[in-house]
Amino acid sequence: MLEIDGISKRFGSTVALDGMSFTVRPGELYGFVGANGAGKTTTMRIALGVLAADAGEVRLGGRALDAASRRRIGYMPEERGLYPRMAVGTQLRYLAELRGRSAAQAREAADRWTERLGLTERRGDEVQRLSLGNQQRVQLAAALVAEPDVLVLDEPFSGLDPMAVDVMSEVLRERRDAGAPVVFSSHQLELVERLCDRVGIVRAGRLVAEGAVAELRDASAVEVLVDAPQAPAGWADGVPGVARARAADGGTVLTLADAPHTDLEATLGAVLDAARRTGPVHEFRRRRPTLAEIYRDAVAESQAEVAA
Ligand SMILES: Nc1ncnc2c1ncn2[C@@H]1O[C@H](COP(=O)(O)OP(=O)(O)OP(=O)(O)O)[C@@H](O)[C@H]1O
Repeated sequence: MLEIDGISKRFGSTVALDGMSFTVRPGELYGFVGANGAGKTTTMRIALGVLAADAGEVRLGGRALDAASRRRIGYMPEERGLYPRMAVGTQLRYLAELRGRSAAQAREAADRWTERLGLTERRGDEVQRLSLGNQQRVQLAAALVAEPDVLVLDEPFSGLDPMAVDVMSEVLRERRDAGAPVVFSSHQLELVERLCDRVGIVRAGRLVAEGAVAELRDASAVEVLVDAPQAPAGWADGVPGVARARAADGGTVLTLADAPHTDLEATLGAVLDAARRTGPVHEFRRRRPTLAEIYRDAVAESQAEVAA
């Protein structure tokens, strides 16, 4: 398991990380999400030893990372780190050998991954002659070619076409199913929601929410979608237990006030009665927030805490 424990990092007066902590378990796909500048890349660079932390520790399998254990991590850097003039196959073999594989192992892995990632025809091409999406596939192959025990991928999905997104997703799931801890950052929250076992939401260099998407949903306020086409604006104002109302999803989405669960039935009943008084009700159901909505709430909440 990969443990990021209390990492802090400053660049001059900029606090990039402020006690960043999370754990990626074996066989877990972990999504790392946060705004531009929240600290995702810095965390990953520190995990890989590209940067030194000011405080905190990164552990793999319970032990502080060192040069040998770092070689067990397959890393896909955000800035992409390929040699532009080297041929794809040569480059992958070279990177595998650099990380301790024999020449035969390196050749076998380079062939296998290029085939898997749809790059067989490109093995002899210089990296700089490939399209950006294909360069990204090579970058993923580079992270995988030394058979790493852990994968750390910085925005692996950015700029990929839908087919490449599918291939990338499949490969990450496979590594997870083979027991590897896999962590990746992304701004594509629908993808993160679909793929990840757990998600960590970062703001200003620290984690502000974490859990399985289902857990984060359960922890967020209850929402109800009501489609009552004849209801005038403000129809739900004053219904006890309703905190907010907004137009969305073809109806009114009501956010219920935090309340003990025993009150939930009563509140739902009051909302339905109020909706019925306006005319026909076409839809009335509990609505699950998307990860994007959970993310916005978590970030807004932590901002409000800082301001308070
Ligand atoms: N080498 C550096 N020198 C100075 N400041 C840096 C350096 N690297 C990162 N920072 C600062 O640290 C903070 C965190 O940046 P980081 O790149 O980790 O964010 P990020 O979450 O990966 O953002 P993005 O989603 O835009 O990739 C930012 O304020 C950034 O400007």
